[in-house]
Amino acid sequence: MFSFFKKKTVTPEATPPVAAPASVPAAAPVSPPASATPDSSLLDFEVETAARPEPKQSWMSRLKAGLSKTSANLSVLFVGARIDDDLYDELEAALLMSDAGIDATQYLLDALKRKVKEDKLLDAAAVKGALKELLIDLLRPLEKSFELGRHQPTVMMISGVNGAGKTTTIGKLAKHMQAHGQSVLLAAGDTFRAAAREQLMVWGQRNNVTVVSQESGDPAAVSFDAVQSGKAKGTNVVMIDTAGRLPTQLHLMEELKKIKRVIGKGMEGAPHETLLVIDGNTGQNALAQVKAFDDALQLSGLIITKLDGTAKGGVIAAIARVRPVPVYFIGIGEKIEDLQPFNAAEFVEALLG
Ligand SMILES: Nc1nc2c(ncn2[C@@H]2O[C@H](COP(=O)(O)OP(=O)(O)OP(=O)(O)O)[C@@H](O)[C@H]2O)c(=O)[nH]1
Repeated sequence: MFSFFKKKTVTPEATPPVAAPASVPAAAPVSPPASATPDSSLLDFEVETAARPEPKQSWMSRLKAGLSKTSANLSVLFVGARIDDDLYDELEAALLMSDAGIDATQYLLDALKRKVKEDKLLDAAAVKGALKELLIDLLRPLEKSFELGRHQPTVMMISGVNGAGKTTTIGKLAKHMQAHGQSVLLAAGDTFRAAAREQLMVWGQRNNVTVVSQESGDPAAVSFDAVQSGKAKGTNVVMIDTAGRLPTQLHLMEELKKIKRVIGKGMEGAPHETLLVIDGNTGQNALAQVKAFDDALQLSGLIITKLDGTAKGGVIAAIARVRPVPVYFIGIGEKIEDLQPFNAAEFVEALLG
């Protein structure tokens, strides 16, 4: 069976009536204005593929193709190679070039040398196999199934720097969730960019997803109202989009903390998922983002996008060593089926297979 999400039986939430903070103005679900540009392409992926399970092989070949830039330097190393210092030097360089970082690179090299000695490995194919095992062991703790149905609604807050792929990813997830029978409500928490809001509304109308929006003002208020609306309507999932920001913009990081606190006032225990979307293309910078957003928000998971366009996919090893926040999904393209759950064995197979 195609497993994108794990489903749990709904446990009724203890939901004492919570009054909106005085500073939070009300926002209503907004229908797109008649003049909203219908040709918006931001979230214009192939919707109908959401409900169609992709054969496993097809995903593996797409994953391989997607990761080819990262795997290029790694997989060639072992072809007809002798097991000597040159091989280890080349491996070190390849791992560093993939943005695995010094810590993970050193860890993998030390562990590999030990294994080669202990297991008396003599040929390059066996050493490559040993590296695969070590890498899977390193990345496996990042695997985590995304659970739906534990809360009513499941509230997700999504953050990240500008252009990381937040809105696109939210659109893809919404379609996947609908395909799994979940009703979805979106909060357009990006109150800075009118265009972003409008595009989300147009997309929501086209795809039968309610979008809670507000023309100006407080993103915390929009988020609060979305949670209230989700509770009132019995929606399964509420996804809260936030405006892109850099971790160095301290006032905007404070704003994110406030949004999270206000979501918690709207529903006890929410947000149930505090997610960071990172652009895999940014390598070590993405690691810095994970640290900063995790410090501010205590992340529950990551979504790594754009692994298809990068030679820096090794950053996931750096994350595993330095700040092991679970990776729920990885993105290897712009189509809806290009966002899939992260699986360590599949990922390593695509890199070194
Ligand atoms: N190649 C590739 N492109 C992607 C992927 N995910 C998202 N994109 C593209 O990245 C671009 C930025 O995505 P957005 O969803 O607008 O990013 P955002 O984080 O919402 O941006 P802001 O609203 O500016 O904060 C879009 O052109 C997406 O199509 C992916 O996995 N692979």
